Amino acid sequence: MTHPRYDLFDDVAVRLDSVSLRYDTSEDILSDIDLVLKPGSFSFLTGASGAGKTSLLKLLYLALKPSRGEVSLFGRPTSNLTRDQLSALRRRVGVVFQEFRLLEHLSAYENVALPLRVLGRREADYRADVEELLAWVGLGERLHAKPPTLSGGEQQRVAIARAVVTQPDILIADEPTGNVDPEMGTRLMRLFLELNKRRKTTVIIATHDLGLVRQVEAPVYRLANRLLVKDVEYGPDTVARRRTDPGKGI
Ligand SMILES: Nc1ncnc2c1ncn2[C@@H]1O[C@H](COP(=O)(O)OP(=O)(O)OP(=O)(O)O)[C@@H](O)[C@H]1O
Repeated sequence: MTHPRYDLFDDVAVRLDSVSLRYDTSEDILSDIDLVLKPGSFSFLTGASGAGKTSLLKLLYLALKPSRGEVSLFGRPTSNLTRDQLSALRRRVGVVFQEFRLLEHLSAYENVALPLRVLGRREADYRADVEELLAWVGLGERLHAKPPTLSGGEQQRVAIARAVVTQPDILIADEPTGNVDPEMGTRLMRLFLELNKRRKTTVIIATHDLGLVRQVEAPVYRLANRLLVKDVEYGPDTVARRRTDPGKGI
């Protein structure tokens, strides 16, 4: 795999400055959020149902604009960019959704290849890469299977391959393990970690699943009462403490 395409002046992948969000005329869903994700970092986003995890992730992948504040990707403030400039930034961000969002009439191979086709790449140039990626997620034998014939875990692995086929610099996953069993959740988490380690992809994963969070030494951001806090309870400090003091489990 090649190195990510960070610009020379990028020292942050994602930056939120005093970001607030409200839908329509309602009250703020998110209020005064500051967040910095360094290139190559791996983080979790947690919070109760309705706390605003999906909304925050949508701000990060530029599907929503903040009501106040600034979202910057790769050192670039995004509020005044043109549609073309926004599209160019979005192409550097891969997204995995809880409900997979695969096209059912296309095979696993065709689903993963789709982003490359949209970019106008020729199949002869990408076929081997797509096959290699599907083998990496453990689906080398299911290239031609259509999503309805795949299990939830298999569909999510196709979705992960599709999200990373363009080699995004940031991978955003919204409850990616919500529809799979715990064993598959652990397996998917290993794929995210491997991607983060091998390609230095910046990864942020929203999840309710604290069991999964505890498996990884990574910062945990938690949304509560419209605010974002860095959670020390489940963060790497706690993991380190647990290692030295197994009696104090969380
Ligand atoms: N398009 C929308 N229009 C109006 N309100 C919305 C919209 N999308 C989300 N909301 C509201 O914003 C709040 C946060 O929703 P969001 O989906 O971001 O939370 P979440 O933490 O991801 O929840 P869950 O874990 O249940 O998926 C909720 O009160 C929700 O009803």
